[in-house]
Amino acid sequence: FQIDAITAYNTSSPFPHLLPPDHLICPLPSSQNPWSLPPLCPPPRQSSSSSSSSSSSLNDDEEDDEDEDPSPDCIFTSQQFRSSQGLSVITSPYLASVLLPALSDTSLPPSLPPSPGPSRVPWKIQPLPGRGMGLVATSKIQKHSRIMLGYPVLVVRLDFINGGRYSSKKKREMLDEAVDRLGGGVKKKILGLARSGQNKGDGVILDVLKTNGFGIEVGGEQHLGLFIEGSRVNHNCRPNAFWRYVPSAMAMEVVALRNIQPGEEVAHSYAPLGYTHEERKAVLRQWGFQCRCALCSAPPAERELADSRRERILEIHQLLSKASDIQSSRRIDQLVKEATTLIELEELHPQLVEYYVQFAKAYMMINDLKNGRHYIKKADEMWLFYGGEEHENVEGMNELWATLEEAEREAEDD
Ligand SMILES: C[S@@+](CC[C@H](N)C(=O)[O-])C[C@H]1O[C@@H](n2cnc3c(N)ncnc32)[C@H](O)[C@@H]1O
Repeated sequence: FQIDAITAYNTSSPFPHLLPPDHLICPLPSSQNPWSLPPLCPPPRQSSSSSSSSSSSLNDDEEDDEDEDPSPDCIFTSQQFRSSQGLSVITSPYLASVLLPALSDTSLPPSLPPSPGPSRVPWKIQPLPGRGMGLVATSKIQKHSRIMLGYPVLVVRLDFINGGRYSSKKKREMLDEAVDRLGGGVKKKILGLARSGQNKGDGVILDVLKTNGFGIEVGGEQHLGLFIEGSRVNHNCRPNAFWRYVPSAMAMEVVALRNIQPGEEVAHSYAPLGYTHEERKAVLRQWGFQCRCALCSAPPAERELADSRRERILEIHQLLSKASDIQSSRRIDQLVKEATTLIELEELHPQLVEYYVQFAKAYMMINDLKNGRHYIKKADEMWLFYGGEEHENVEGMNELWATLEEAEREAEDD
C-alpha cells in the first residue's frame, strides 16, 4: 500500500538508542528553536536508501534503491502548536525548517483562529450504517461556507513510510515516539481513530495514518497530515463538501459545495472527481474499503448512467484539446455547454476548474479571445475558491493569462 502525504526533548524516551550523534541534531540556536523537545534523528540504515517511487512498505525491510538521501528523518515536536493542541512531525531537518513560519499562532490571519473557540459547530460525529463514524449536519449549512477548521497533530513524510531507509521496526518506534511526545490526551484521540479490529498494539499508528492521512505538500514533498476531526469525514462519490489546505498556516478547511440540510451526512471525495464506478472502486480499495455511498449503493442502471456521463465529460475534454481541428466556434460552444451540464448533473462542481481552463484553451486555439478571457477569469476565480490563495496552480494560471495577453496584443497589432 502506497500512501501519499513537526516539536522539545523527552528524557524519558523509550528509545535511547535513537538519540542522534551531535551532527544529526538540527542546528538551531536554542533561542530560535520552536520545537519543545530536541529533534530525535535516528541514523538511516547504511546501505538502504529513500524512494518515493519505491513499492516498499513497512513489511518490506530489504528494499534498496538508487537515489540516496543522506539526511535522516527526525522527530520534531511542538507541544505549544495551536493553543497547545500539539504537533509531531517526522521529516528531514530541511523540510521541517520549511514548516517553521507556520508554527506560530500569532502570525495566523484572523480567518484562521488557532483553536475553534466557543462557537458551536453545525455538525456532530455519529455512527453511520456501514461507514463507521461520520459527520452529520445539525443545522443548515450554507453553500461555500466553512464547515470545519483543523490543524494536524501528526505530519509524516511519505518517503519515510514508503522508502526503505528505516527498518519496519524503527519506523514503528519512531511513529510511537512521535505520538507519545504529544501527551496522553492527544494520543488517546489518535488511537480512537483506529479501525475496529485493529487493536491498539504494534503498527496501529501507521494504520491510522493510512486510513485517515491527508496528502499535503511540504517544500514540494508529499507528506501525510493527520487531523483528528477531519479524519471523521467520510467519502462520497457525489460529495457535498471538499477540503482545502492552507500551507502557510497548516490549516485544513472542510467547505460546503452546496447547501447541506440538517441530518445530511457531510462527505468529501477521497477519489479524483469524475471517475467511473470501477475506477473509484480501484482507488478506494487502496484505502482499504468498499464504498457504501448513495451512488455506489444505487441500482446498476443509475450507476451506469452516471458512468456514461462521466465518460462523456472526459471525451469532451479530449475533443477540446484538439479544438484547432474543429475550427467551429458553434461546435465548441455546444461542447462547452454539454460538459457544463453533465458536470452539474453529476454534482462534480470542483471539476469545473479544470474544464474552464480547457474551454479557455479551446477558444484561444480558434482565436476567440473574448471567450478565452471569459473562461480564464472563471477558472482563476474557481482556483482561488477551491485551492485557496496558495493553490498549486498559481503558476499555470499566470502562464495562461500571459499567453492570452500576448495573443490579444498580436490581434490588436493586426
Ligand atoms: C477517514 S476515515 C472516515 C471516518 C471513519 N468512518 C471512522 O469511523 O473514523 C475512512 C474510513 O471510513 C470508512 N468510510 C469512509 N467513507 C466510506 C464510504 N463511502 N463507504 C464505506 N465506508 C466508508 C472506511 O472504513 C474508511 O477506511
